[in-house]
Amino acid sequence: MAKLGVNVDHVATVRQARGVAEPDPVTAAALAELAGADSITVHLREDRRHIQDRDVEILRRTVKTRLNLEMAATDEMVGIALKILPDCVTLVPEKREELTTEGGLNVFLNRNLIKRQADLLRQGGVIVSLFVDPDLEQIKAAHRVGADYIEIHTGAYCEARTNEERRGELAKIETAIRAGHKLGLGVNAGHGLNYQNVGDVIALGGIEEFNIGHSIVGRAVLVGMEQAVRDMLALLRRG
Ligand SMILES: CC(=O)[C@@H](O)[C@H](O)COP(=O)(O)O
Ligand SMILES: NCC(=O)COP(=O)(O)O
Repeated sequence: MAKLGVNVDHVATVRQARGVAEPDPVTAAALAELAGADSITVHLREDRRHIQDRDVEILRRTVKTRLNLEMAATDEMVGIALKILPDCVTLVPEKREELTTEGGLNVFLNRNLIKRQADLLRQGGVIVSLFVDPDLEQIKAAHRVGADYIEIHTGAYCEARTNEERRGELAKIETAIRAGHKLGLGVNAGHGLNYQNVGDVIALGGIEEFNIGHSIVGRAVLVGMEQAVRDMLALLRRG
């Protein structure tokens, strides 16, 4: 059965909207774990628009499952990760003006930089995952720079407007899963997944862990964090 990593970024988004102390993503992470989450993900953005350094520091001490830190491949972020030592770092592309992560890392083009950062993280005992589009050139490059995992960006599938487009994106994800396994990489997936669209990706098989945030936090606002996580876990288990 695929595992569920719960991304609590958007609990912090609500907090930052008022610049106050609540709701606390640390509490949300604890509730997600109580409901059965297999890991907790946070994205420490360079602009600190939601998750703050303080959140990551406390989560490192409180998360009982695994902490996955999403971050840009910069010297500042690698320095923070080597101080905090999350279980896993997922390197992601970042643009200041984007609403959310648009597209995967260009590992092929930035292979020297990414290899240097990945080597430093791995020497520090941190598992390294690269957030990539379902694109064979990028997956091969991820293998060449020594990544342990890829996380397949499912955004294009989630945003597909027609059934034909959706089927095409799903086929790309399936090919990417098989290519990752062939190269000996662990394969995770995430971005834009919700209670309606996750089933078809689960059905492909071969995904070790799904990282899901916005839709779970959105549902949690209405039904509570534990219920929202349990609802998503039920879909994964039905798989
Ligand atoms: C990398 C990714 O797909 C997301 O998990 C990421 O966290 C998106 O950033 P926002 O949480 O800021 O939308
Ligand atoms: N890496 C994907 C992630 O952590 C969650 O993305 P989303 O569900 O918030 O779109």
